[in-house]
Amino acid sequence: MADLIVASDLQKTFPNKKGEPVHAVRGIDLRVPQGEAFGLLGPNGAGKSTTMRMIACVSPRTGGELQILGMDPNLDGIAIRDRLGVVPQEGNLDEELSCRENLIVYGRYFGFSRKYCAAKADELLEFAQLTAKASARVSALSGGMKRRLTIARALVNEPDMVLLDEPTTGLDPQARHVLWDRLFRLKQQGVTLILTTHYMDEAEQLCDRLVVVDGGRIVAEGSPAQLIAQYCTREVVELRFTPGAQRQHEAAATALVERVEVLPDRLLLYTTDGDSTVEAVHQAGIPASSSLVRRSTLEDVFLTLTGRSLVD
Ligand SMILES: Nc1ncnc2c1ncn2[C@@H]1O[C@H](COP(=O)(O)OP(=O)(O)OP(=O)(O)O)[C@@H](O)[C@H]1O
Repeated sequence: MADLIVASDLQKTFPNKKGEPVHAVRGIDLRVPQGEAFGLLGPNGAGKSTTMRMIACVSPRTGGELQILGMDPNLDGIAIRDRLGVVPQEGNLDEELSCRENLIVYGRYFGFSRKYCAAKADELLEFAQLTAKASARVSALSGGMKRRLTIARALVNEPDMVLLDEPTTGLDPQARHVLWDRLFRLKQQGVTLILTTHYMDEAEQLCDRLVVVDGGRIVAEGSPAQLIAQYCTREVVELRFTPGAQRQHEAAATALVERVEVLPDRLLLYTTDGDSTVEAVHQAGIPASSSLVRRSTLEDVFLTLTGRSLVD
């Protein structure tokens, strides 16, 4: 299958206010085949949006190579953009227009006929579960509805690839699930999805494969399951303490398992068998106020790789 994105040693440097270089992206290698749901997972400031903006052909690279849909953004940005659907982090819907009008106006911008735009708008309103809101002004919609409309709008030109920059940031849990369901539907239809997120649950739900990005570099790459298997044990025991007391028990916990992470109010014990570890914790007399066993997640992968949490 053809690769829709090929990046090699991709870099982006901005000048700061004093004119000194800020290295937002420090040499990233990527290959994304057609039909994949691919994620860039990392904390704030990792360089995800900057990478996405280069892929979207709205920000030129300052180093390395980049091919999108077989073309170079520096030479063929307009042709590439015609075949992309872009869902930016900041809302850019026309608040004064209705949902349907937003879709029609966007279709007209691509040069499609009125008839095509009207039919496409109805199809996409249905996809976004907004048919009942077709005539409602955008300003009257909830955050989740606005985000679904932005995704619908990004599909007007039947793009080869849809770019989503933090699609569910700021949404409540229910709105996130509705949105995930829609994105999952797109994925099933074979649309190539590229998304950035700092939510590990989002990455696990949606991404076939992802790169973990930190400080402008890729620190790990694989499917969610591969990353967890490579960097973590199968299970984690979380022991809670009154904040500050956890440090006193780190050494005792470390004697029981192969690795322990210290968080402000918790110890995380990485283990292949959570229930036996909880038993061993009791026998060792470690006075945790509570304990729970859970499976390892991408958050644990990030913590293992960087010693920090994904979300501050
Ligand atoms: N236009 C700009 N000028 C100067 N520095 C910038 C610019 N855009 C981004 N940066 C810097 O580049 C780094 C990466 O930013 P970027 O927005 O790509 O991170 P991110 O991973 O998308 O984080 P977030 O989740 O906060 O959007 C940050 O240090 C940011 O301050």
